[in-house]
Amino acid sequence: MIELLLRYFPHLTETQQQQFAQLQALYAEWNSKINVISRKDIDNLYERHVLHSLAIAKIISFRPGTTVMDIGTGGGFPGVPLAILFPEVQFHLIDSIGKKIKVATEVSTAIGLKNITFRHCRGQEEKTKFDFVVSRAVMPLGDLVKIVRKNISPKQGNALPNGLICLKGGELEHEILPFKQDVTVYDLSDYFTEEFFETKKGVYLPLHN
Ligand SMILES: C[S@@+](CC[C@H](N)C(=O)[O-])C[C@H]1O[C@@H](n2cnc3c(N)ncnc32)[C@H](O)[C@@H]1O
Repeated sequence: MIELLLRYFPHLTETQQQQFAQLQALYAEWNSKINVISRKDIDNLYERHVLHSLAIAKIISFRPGTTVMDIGTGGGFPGVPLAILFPEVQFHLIDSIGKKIKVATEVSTAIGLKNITFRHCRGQEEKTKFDFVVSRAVMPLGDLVKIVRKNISPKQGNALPNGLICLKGGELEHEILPFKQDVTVYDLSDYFTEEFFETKKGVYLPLHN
């Protein structure tokens, strides 16, 4: 299924291809012990979890040296696929459920990722600043903004101003209404042709303290 990733990210190095290829067996094994993705989805890992996570890379290509926090990463999405794709970017993955962050940690150690740290905590407790915060399917945008505004660094270094990038599905209109002046919504079907992405969106909101 690495072919699927190569279709959309044709410049993956040998190392990246090997790291992505190892994810199937690792997640199958860990998911049988600790449920981090729905059991029926394990066969669709590359489309529904890995490629979905990498949609963030279609929105922004993080510059080397950028720092990114993934809040509510669960088993490591979108943080683990992004850390493979951007080896010169530093990722920090947090989740309030310890056994989920254990899966993310074990998978990332097994594939030899060096640009990633983990913390078992709630977003409210994490005080470190980052250039960007990313998340998939964690909480409504308004709640997320309240928690992560404190985590956004004022020092800019990317093509987009620092802020929050979330992966979301379904009806968003209500959720983004309070941020409509600043928010950008990306249709993931503009990047990926698989049916799964028809209703999927990326939401970018620049944030400052
Ligand atoms: C639906 S899961 C999504 C997991 C992962 N992002 C994914 O897409 O597979 C939501 C995750 O957010 C975590 N979470 C919810 N509220 C949180 C908070 N305040 N701080 C940190 N993690 C939180 C939960 O523990 C859970 O693992």
